[in-house]
Amino acid sequence: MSWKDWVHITKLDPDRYLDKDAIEIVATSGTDALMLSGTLNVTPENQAELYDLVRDYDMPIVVEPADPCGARFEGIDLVFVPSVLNASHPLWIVGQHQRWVRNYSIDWERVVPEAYIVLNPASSVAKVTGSDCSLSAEAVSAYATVADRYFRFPVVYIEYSGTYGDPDVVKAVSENVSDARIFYGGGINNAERAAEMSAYADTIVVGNAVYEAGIEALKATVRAVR
Ligand SMILES: CC(C)=CCC/C(C)=C/CC/C(C)=C/CC/C(C)=C/COP(=O)(O)OP(=O)(O)O
Ligand SMILES: O=P(O)(O)OC[C@@H](O)CO
Ligand SMILES: [Mg+2]
Repeated sequence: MSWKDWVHITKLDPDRYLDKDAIEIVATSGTDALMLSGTLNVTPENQAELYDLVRDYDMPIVVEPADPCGARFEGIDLVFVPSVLNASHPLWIVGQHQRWVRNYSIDWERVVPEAYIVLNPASSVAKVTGSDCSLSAEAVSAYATVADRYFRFPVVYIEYSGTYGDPDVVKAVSENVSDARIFYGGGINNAERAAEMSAYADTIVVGNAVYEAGIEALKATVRAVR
């Protein structure tokens, strides 16, 4: 199965603890892929620890780095790399990426660029990137069109990390994006929210619920999109 067929991704944060039983349930929940990703305090060590806990499951393991150092390829199926289009500094759009090219070897065949639009001002990723989160649905949709039509990003990622977003925003994006896959993440912790956002997004991403709402909540979000 290509990543373009995925409808549900579970995002595990290397900076947060999850016991082996919980990981077993997540890995066998029916989610399409495990994405190792977080904004704060991700180190090669805790990333490797989390990788070792998930590596033996028969499913795609992908990484979404917060910085060039986090772009691990060893044992990883794909590396999804954000460019935050509404960031306040070009570092988060192309600057980090230029440093990455200059300092690391990159297997481009396994790199999937993501055009991120960050919309929860309380999230770590918004604070780190200085993103302008006060965007109307039309303004968000315009960024999505730039990503899809002008830059030809394979993914447009609507990011409300830590809070449940506005379905009308994702609806507007879905009406204006033609080729890119639309990822939605943010506050999905039950079947209703999973179903609501997956009506507009091709793929939903569930993260915090794994740690805060519990494993049954995660399984409910998978059932809602299967
Ligand atoms: C160039 C390379 C290889 C990497 C840099 C890629 C860039 C520009 C990243 C900037 C955006 C960023 C920090 C992404 C990290 C992944 C992400 C969005 C994690 C979600 O944030 P959470 O950690 O869940 O937020 P909270 O901690 O508030 O829950
Ligand atoms: O943690 P939540 O709020 O589920 O968001 C998932 C993902 O979009 C975070 O980058
Ligand atoms: Mg986090």
